[in-house]
Amino acid sequence: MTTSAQDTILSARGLTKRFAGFTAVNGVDLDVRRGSIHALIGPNGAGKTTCFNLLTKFLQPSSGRITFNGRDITALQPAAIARLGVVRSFQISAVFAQMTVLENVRIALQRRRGDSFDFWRPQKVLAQFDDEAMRRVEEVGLADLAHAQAGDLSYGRKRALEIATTLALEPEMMLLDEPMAGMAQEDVTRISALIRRISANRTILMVEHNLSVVADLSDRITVLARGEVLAEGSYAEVSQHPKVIEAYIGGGHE
Ligand SMILES: Nc1ncnc2c1ncn2[C@@H]1O[C@H](COP(=O)(O)OP(=O)(O)OP(=O)(O)O)[C@@H](O)[C@H]1O
Repeated sequence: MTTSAQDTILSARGLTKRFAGFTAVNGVDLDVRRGSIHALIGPNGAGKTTCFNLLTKFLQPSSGRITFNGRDITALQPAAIARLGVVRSFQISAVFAQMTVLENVRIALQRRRGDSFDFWRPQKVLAQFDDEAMRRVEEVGLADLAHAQAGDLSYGRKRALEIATTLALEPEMMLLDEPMAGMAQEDVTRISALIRRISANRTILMVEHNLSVVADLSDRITVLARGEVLAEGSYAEVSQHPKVIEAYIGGGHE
C-alpha cells in the first residue's frame, strides 16, 4: 500500500546539516502522515533536535528539501512557517512566570494576531481575547488554575500551559520537543492524555526519549542514529529491528 501525496502533510528529502565539517543530519527522508502522531527517536546525539530545528527552519539546511502540504518551505523563515500552521512548542522558559495562566494564553493569542509583546494596550482591548484564551485553558485541563500565577504551577501543569500557548496559534501541525522531559510519572500520564486529546484534529511530530510514551502514543516512528534514518515503522516494527536494538544497546550511547 502506498501513501498518497495528500496523506503526507510534511515531508523532507535528503535533509542534511553540516556544522564545521561535522554532519549532524545526513540525507534524512521523512514523511509525516496527516493526522498522525509521529515520533522521532534515537540515541543521544542522533540528530533529533537538529532535525527539528531544520524542519522549523530555526536552522538552515546545508542541503535537502522540505515540503508542507505540497508546498516547498525550504527557503522560508520560522515565522512564515508558523503562519502556515507548523508550530513548535515553546519552551517552559517562554512562559511568563509573573502572569496568570489566562494572561499567558492571551499573550499567545495576541502573538497570532501579529501584535506581539504589546503589553500596554488598554485593558478593554485585551479583554476581548479572554473568552478564547479561557477555551484554550479549558482544553488543556487548567480551568481551575486560570487565575493562578504561571510561576506557581507544577512542572507538568507548566507543560500543559506551554501546550495551550502553542494551541493558541492554531497549528495544523505541532512539533513537540521532549514533552515528557523531567516529568514525574503522574505528569507523564496527564501530558500523554493531553497529547492524545489535542492530536484529534492535528498532526503531531515529537522528539521523545521516554519509549513507553512513544510506544503508547505514536502511529509511526522514525529512528535516527548518527544523523541518518535507521528504521521507520510502528513501535512493534522498529523495536524488533536489529539495527535499532544495536544502536540502543550497542555503541549508540555516548
Ligand atoms: N550548533 C552545533 N554545532 C556543532 N555541532 C552541533 C551543533 N548542534 C548539534 N551538534 C552536534 O550534532 C549532533 C546531533 O545533535 P542533536 O542535538 O541534534 O542530537 P539529539 O539526537 O537531539 O541528541 P539528544 O538526544 O542528546 O538531545 C551531536 O553530535 C551534536 O554535538
